Amino acid sequence: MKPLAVSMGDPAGIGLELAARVWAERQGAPPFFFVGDPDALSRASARLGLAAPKFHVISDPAKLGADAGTFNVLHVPLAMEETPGEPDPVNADATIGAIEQATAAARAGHACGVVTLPIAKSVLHTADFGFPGHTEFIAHLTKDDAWPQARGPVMMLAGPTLKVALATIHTPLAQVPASLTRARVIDVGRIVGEALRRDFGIVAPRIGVCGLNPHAGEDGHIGREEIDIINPAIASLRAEGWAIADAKSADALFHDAARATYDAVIALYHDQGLIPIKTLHFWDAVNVTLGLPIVRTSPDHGTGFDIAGQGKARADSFRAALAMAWSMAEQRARA
Ligand SMILES: NC(=O)c1ccc[n+]([C@@H]2O[C@H](COP(=O)([O-])OP(=O)(O)OC[C@H]3O[C@@H](n4cnc5c(N)ncnc54)[C@H](O)[C@@H]3O)[C@@H](O)[C@H]2O)c1
Ligand SMILES: N[C@H](C(=O)O)[C@H](O)COP(=O)(O)O
Repeated sequence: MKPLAVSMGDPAGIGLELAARVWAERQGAPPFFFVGDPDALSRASARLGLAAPKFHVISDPAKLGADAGTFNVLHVPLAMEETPGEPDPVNADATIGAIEQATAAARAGHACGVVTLPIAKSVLHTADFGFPGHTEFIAHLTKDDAWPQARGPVMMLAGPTLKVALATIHTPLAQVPASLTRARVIDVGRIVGEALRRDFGIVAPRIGVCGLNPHAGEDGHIGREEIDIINPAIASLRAEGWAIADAKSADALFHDAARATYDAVIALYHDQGLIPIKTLHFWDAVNVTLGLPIVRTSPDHGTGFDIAGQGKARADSFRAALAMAWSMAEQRARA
């Protein structure tokens, strides 16, 4: 298989040092190349006290070098030298360009998938980045590519004992109930079920769903979304053959015994799903985009500006993101 493409992320965050560290300690990691600025990567290596990597810098992903001791870099230069912990919108175009070029490399078959290092959305918004995050941006970049299954994007965070998918992603809390239509819940259920089969090799996936209201609405006494929208959508999914249970109280769906009843659970809004997974698996969960024609994963954490450049950032989640993207690409190659 071709290597993975790793996009640089915000150069003021911890992404550069994660790439530098994992390259230096790459034994056991899947092959990957970097999409970004090689000088920034050298500076990150130096800050960690690591030897400067030997680079093969290219502007065409078809020209990746084959020497395992050389770090391939698809060149996306920064506009200005980074200052760890101090993001600057002047580098936003390079941050966005790295995501575009990594995605283009995967679409063209030069990479088996994309692993994105973290971006700060607020910084990119100042540069007119019109997307809530990578998830929607990469879906946009791949929207014209053939995809025979239900098309995402759906955000999933996947850890060793929990996979949680989101029915709404970066939606302001006040807008969540109106965003939860039957059609949306049905789409998300299909995308999650197909991804569990295709990308995770689970032949007969079992899916759980969180209620929106306390106690999943208590039979309509404290909210009717479960009765009017969520459970009818779930019934439609069951009629299609999916093993998906009616919405249950979200507060009781994440303990050990509850997690044993499903392969993935659909949470209805960002923090409902991300609080439990980041509590259980902050160090080793992976953010994965479901329903895309290309494989895309990311560490579960953000830019870590408060610790950037200090050598404190743990690389476990980035390593897990590389491993998961590689495994998904293998699954797709076998299909
Ligand atoms: N995949 C992504 O691109 C992604 C994911 C989440 C958040 N973000 C962005 O990151 C920015 C900061 O978000 P935040 O502060 O909520 O979350 P964060 O994950 O950056 O930081 C939360 C806390 O965890 C610590 N931390 C994060 N990663 C770590 C690591 N690898 N090792 C050790 N400690 C680590 C940080 O130092 C901080 O104290 C936001 O702009 C957000 O949009 C991006
Ligand atoms: N919601 C994610 C999280 O909190 O971990 C994160 O913001 C990443 O979003 P994108 O992968 O869409 O950039």
